[in-house]
Amino acid sequence: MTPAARLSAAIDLIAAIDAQRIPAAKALKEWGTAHRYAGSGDRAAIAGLVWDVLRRRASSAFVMDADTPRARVLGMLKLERGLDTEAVAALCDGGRFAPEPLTDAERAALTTRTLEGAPPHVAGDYPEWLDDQLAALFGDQRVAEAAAMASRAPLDLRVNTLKGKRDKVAASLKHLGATETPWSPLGLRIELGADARNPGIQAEQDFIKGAVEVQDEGSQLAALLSGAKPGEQVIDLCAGAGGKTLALAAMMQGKGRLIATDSDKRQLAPIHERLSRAGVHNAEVRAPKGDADPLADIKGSADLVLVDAPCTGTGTWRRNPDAKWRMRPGALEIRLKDQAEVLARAARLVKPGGRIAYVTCSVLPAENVEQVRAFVAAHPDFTPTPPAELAAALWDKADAFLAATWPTPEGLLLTPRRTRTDGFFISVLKRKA
Ligand SMILES: C[S@@+](CC[C@H](N)C(=O)[O-])C[C@H]1O[C@@H](n2cnc3c(N)ncnc32)[C@H](O)[C@@H]1O
Repeated sequence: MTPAARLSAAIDLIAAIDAQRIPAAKALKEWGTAHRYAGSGDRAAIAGLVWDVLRRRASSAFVMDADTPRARVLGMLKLERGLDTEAVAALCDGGRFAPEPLTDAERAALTTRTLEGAPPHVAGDYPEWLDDQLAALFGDQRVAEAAAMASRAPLDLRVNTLKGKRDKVAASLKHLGATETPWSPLGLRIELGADARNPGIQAEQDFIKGAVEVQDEGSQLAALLSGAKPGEQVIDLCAGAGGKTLALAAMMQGKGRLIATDSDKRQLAPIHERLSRAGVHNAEVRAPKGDADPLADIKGSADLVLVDAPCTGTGTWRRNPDAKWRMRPGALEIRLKDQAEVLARAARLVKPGGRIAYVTCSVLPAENVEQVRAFVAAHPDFTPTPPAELAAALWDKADAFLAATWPTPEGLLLTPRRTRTDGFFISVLKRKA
């Protein structure tokens, strides 16, 4: 397919997503099935265009002074891809399979309009109803923070110290452009291009033999700051597919007891294969069966309970720009209730002197600082660890890391703009001995 034909396909896909109100991933899959002649390069390029439009949905429409699928695609080419008017016109030449030629109004918008005068939620590309919360947290910086949350994310990897060393894995993944991440001592980063092509990490020997896992650096840091140690009893209460379970296991060096559970046994499905590939032998996966509590035998004995809480996922918008436009206020209310419940459950599992690591991949204060404040008010035997003490886990990088984050007495907030990670909130709550 020509670049112009790919652009036409992206416009059609954006129209279909609008009209059918379906997730972008589903629309892309259906398009692929209906257009089997399109090669993998075409599909990746078209997916890249669609994801970029979703990143810049509001600002692209604003800059074109029109909110149609075509306007959003053209506006994205200007704002996200940096194309000038002539370059856009060259793609829209009206040829076979190409978009219609630019109108005078489109030409004028592409040439003269900017984001000046756009309201913050438009310039920052986020739903208007979240503006109060983002303003309360970031103030005047919310547009810059949100713009970083809308940018493309790299592919981050965590080296599994049960199977490999970072320098060795970095050397063997050099052909993919892997470099060290800024903070995590175990992180490697591969920058991705505009098309949505995965560099094929799953086919690498290091991945197959379990020396490396896909994990955003923010998620790696959340596990690291929990301070899991060899010999401890550690419970991963919201283990899901096990991303943090694997990181905790490596920190425990195979010593101690690691229990992974989740309220939804389907979420746990991939964990077994991942634990086995990573060479973890001290983890027990407890899937829920009916109404029975899979942790009924544990009361006040855990050194560490990790609550990787169900959340709105605002911190991962850069990996899933579709999600932010699909998010509704009701979803936040449900998450807040779930978070309070999981925290209360964690409190019953922790031993005196033990700790809860509360983690969300959201930047919203209601899910983070406010949730911790409410928990501590109801559980006065728990105290949040001061930010500097948390950051100390990063040794020589501790000061720079602390300065990069958004610290509060309740915990540390990481954001794409500040730490170049997904957005994460990390609080470690110590129980009185
Ligand atoms: C952020 S995801 C976990 C991601 C996972 N820890 C990882 O690092 O790959 C949150 C998980 O919490 C689970 N969950 C939701 N409500 C829960 C509850 N009340 N108790 C335990 N788990 C819950 C969800 O099923 C989901 O798998």
